[in-house]
Amino acid sequence: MEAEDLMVEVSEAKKSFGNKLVLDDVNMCVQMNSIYGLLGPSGCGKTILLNCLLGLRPLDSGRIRLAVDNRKDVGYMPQEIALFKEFTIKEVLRFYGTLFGLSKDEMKTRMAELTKVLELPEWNKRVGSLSGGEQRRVSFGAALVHNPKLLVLDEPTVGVDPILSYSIWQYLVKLSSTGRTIIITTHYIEEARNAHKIGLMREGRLLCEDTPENILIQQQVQTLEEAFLKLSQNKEKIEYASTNMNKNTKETPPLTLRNNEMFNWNRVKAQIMKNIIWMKRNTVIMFFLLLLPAMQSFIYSSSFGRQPIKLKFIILSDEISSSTSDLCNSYRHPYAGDLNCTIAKPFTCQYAQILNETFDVVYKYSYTEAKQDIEQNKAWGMVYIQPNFTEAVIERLNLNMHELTDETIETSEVAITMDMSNYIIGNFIKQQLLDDMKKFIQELAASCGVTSHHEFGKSPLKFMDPIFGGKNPLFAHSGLPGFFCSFCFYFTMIFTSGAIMMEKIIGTLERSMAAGMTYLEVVTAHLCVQIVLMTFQKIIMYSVFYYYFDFPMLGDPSQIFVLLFSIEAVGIAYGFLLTELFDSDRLVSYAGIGGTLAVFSLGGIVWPLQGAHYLVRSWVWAFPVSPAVDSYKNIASKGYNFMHPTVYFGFLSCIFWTIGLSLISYAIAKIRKYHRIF
Ligand SMILES: Nc1ncnc2c1ncn2[C@@H]1O[C@H](COP(=O)(O)OP(=O)(O)OP(=O)(O)O)[C@@H](O)[C@H]1O
Repeated sequence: MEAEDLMVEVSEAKKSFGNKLVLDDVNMCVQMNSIYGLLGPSGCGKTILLNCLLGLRPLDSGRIRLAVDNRKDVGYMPQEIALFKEFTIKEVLRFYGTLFGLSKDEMKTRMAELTKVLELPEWNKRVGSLSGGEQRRVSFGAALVHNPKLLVLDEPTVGVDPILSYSIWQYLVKLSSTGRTIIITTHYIEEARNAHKIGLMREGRLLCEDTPENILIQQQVQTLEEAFLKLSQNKEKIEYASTNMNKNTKETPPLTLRNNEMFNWNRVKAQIMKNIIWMKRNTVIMFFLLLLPAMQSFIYSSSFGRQPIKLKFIILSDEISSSTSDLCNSYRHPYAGDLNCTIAKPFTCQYAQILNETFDVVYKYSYTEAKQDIEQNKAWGMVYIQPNFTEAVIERLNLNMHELTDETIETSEVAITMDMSNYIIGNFIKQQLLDDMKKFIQELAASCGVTSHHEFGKSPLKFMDPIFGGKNPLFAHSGLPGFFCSFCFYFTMIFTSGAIMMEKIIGTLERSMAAGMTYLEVVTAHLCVQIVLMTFQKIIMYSVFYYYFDFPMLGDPSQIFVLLFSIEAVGIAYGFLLTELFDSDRLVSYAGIGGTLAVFSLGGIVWPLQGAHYLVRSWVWAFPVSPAVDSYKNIASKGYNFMHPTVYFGFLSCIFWTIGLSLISYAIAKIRKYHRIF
């Protein structure tokens, strides 16, 4: 047989997954304008062999030669339906038509032809609403739409009724007579009698390759089923047949499938069109994608980093007792001692009143009871006031420090016992108690006609107006850059990896790749859609934070927008990397969440990085997103611009990480030889 007559020639092909040999020295010849039936039981290696033919997987060794070298000349129908269920029949055929560069008129004609031949249902029906057999016919139509020279069909008759199966075979016979070559796999062995040549496979080996008639004669049986059984039991003869099969073929250089162009706008257009249709059909998901940022911004702005209010706090005062529980209301009278203070005594009441402005003050009259309340989570702490507190305080106001006895000083002190299990609340209460005591002393001093600079309440510290920020900054303000940046990273990462994994899992990505789509085109189409989505999301979030909740913004908002886009680029690159690294969407999710948590923790939202371990502190500049969070903080709260090193370093870091992660993805893709990018 001359090599020029062959459409496909496989020589000594080997392929294994780990220790498992799935193609074992396969030799195969497919003549031009013929039907080649590749038969064998489930798991014998048929699909892997077809994938290798199409360049979707590499062989470990051996050679594959094709008489066509352009992907446009090949039509591939994978075993699984590999179509978006939300698409109509017309949209599916139009997608593949656009991908192969058909003009509108060509597409119309082909679609009409295929509808007739394959008895396709009405064009506006969605794939998901069709029966299994109908879906398979649409899938078949998608492989045929560009009228390819070589048609590779992986089990097109699975789940198809015998009548339709018969008509599909009739159509294949007609195609082969009009200059088309067909390779078809099936494990319904008998249906392949219509093929010009049959290859019988078992456990990765091609047991024999001949016309159906010759196989029946050689094996002296009536059916191909029987021939297959006989061949399977007779391994020695088979090995001889297999290794000698192609020894007459002339040596010609191997040909691999390629695209005419590395980057084709038609294919990008088809992919964008597909993404848009998917988004239109999944309005709930799209609504969620836009609603979620709005919700997150509202939740953050209204609940995160604000001062805790009305925390329960106990006053245990031995100046008053349970039997005189409303002492503060009924028995209070101005102190009429030496100082003529106008504040009523006992001073417990005045102090409690000040505390009550920020805390929810509860009176208790026994230490055990108060302690129990704290232990049972009913209060965050207690202040204990001694029996002669008021007198001791008056004495402290009256006398100078050196004239006071230790007993007076001790009696005028307020003892505090707290639940410090919550770091933030504990420290907030501490600060609040200090402020309240200061206020109490100032009011007391004023009421008693003593200067507010009296030794009793004097602090050696004086806080001047801050250079940046207010005197009482909100944690919500300083946490926002970390939150916003982490959200942008997370959202783009999850959207990117989700979109690619969905295509990978249902098989549409592999199908598009087999049809000539390059990874670069997939990325470009994805970016076009994602940029629009990202812009909307950012506008929503920015409006909530800075217009509705009025967060401080001293710098240029446009620089913040560009910065967030840079962070999103890192998120996208990370998302793509995950889809290259893992084949399981669960692993992608785990790695995605892990990455986001790292970004979140190192973004200074939960805790400033100035408090981190020195190894983290000294390397934080090299982590993704963290320098960008710093840039954001400096733009928003200090009004710095792009020329400031702390600002432009954030941008540079994002550019570096985007390029770095993309190169790693590219390298992995090359190593796995799964996708061809350029
Ligand atoms: N990615 C993979 N990793 C490991 N093993 C694999 C992988 N893909 C396929 N295999 C194994 O290779 C063998 C051949 O698989 P293949 O899909 O080619 O079978 P098949 O003949 O097409 O079967 P079926 O008719 O059921 O589709 C199977 O044993 C399968 O488990």
